[in-house]
Amino acid sequence: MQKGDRRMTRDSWGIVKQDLKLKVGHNNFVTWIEPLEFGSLDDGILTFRVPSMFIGNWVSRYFCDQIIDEANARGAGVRRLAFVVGEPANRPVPCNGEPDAAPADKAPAPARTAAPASGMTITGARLNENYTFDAFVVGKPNELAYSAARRVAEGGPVTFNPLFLYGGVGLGKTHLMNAIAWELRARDPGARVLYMSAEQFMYRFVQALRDRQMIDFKQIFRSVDVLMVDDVQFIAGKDSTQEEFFHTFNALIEQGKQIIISADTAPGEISGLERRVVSRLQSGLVVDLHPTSYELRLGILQRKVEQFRDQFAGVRIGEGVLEMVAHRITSNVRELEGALMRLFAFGSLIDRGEVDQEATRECLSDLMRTYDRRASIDEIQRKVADHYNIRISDLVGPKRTRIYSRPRQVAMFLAKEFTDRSLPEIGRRFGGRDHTTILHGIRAIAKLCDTDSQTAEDVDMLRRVLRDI
Ligand SMILES: Nc1ncnc2c1ncn2[C@@H]1O[C@H](COP(=O)(O)OP(=O)(O)OP(=O)(O)O)[C@@H](O)[C@H]1O
Repeated sequence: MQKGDRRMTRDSWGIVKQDLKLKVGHNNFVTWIEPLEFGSLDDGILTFRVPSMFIGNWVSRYFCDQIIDEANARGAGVRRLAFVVGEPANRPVPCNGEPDAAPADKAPAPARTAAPASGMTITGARLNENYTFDAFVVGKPNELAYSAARRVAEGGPVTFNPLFLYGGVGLGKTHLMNAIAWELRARDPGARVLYMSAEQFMYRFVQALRDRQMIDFKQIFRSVDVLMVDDVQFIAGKDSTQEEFFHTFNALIEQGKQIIISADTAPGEISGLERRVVSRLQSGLVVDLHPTSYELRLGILQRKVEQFRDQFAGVRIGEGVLEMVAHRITSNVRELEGALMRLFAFGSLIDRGEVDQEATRECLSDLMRTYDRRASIDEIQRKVADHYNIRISDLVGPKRTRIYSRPRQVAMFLAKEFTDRSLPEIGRRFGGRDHTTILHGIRAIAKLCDTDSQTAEDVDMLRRVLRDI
């Protein structure tokens, strides 16, 4: 078969098979690839006859990508694989190119398969190969979540069950979940690790109900070693899915199997979640990813620059640019990555290849403009007082109890961030306080943002409110 020749025959499959032998190793080849009998290649669907559904399921989970890649390297134009047992007329089992997505069940014993006799299989979400522990930059705001994730990824006796990770958008929950799954699979290739979003859980559940396969569904979920469900807030308000999730959850906990859950808020704050589910979710270790600090953002940018360098050879990021981006783009890591990618793309289009601060301002003007939006000190004081439910007169007044002094410091901190006012000017607007008091307040909040999740969340929320003014 020549490159560009979008056909495949029994013979050309023979050539691809030899390529695969080198890729998958002798044992895997003999057990899984050798039994595949070429059927047809139609409209990008490569169909094989397999001796049993078990082999079809197995190959579709663990070798699908490799087969597609090798076939396409020889120009076959394959989009997906299908398997039929015995005669080609049988119903094909589709493969969606998700071998990595499956429960990491590598042991061929029937008792360990996630496909019951009916042939029902459940594949999880595809893991992202970039989301590893090595690629995760650790700083104060995420160190607790990172340590807990690492501990769970070591496997062994289950200590925190479930591990519940929560945090705002784009702060690394999915990254950490994927990193745990990779690590568990590397340590124990026989472990059945099922990672999926809550949305996929619901989808599978509804499908099983519709196809009258609930027994299989239950059996599959109860036979995994580690269940990871991302964005669990999705099932809030979906009563029967919650019910099923609750039973799955209990069954696994009873068997001492590890469960890892993520959500955008703490269990108790997810509205529409049944009380008993909330209490189950709270029964293990609940850790949050705090909004990023300047240091963490800078660390992440430095790490990502190294990654982008290979992709954009010749582009240089000028002095002070990363610091500027880390200062100005504070929302989340996803946005930070997007900004950096834009700078590299920009650099690759200009002759000298160096992206300096001026070019950065130009290139990221829209992202920075949102941040540049100025709020007045009055507006800041009003929003902060509202947020903490205190009077403005108390916010700027002399009372020193914590319920007033903390909001006051938060307001000072935001006044420094959102306005061009000098410290003495801010001091005057806060009941005539000295500039050293203002500086002390600003520093106290900067520090608390790194160590106290409540303050970090308050500041983050107020920032969003003030940007929207
Ligand atoms: N500490 C970190 N170090 C390196 N990269 C990070 C870090 N935190 C987040 N990222 C990156 O930021 C991006 C967004 O992270 P991720 O998808 O894990 O966020 P999330 O919390 O799951 O968000 P969502 O709530 O939107 O699902 C990913 O590309 C991830 O690799």
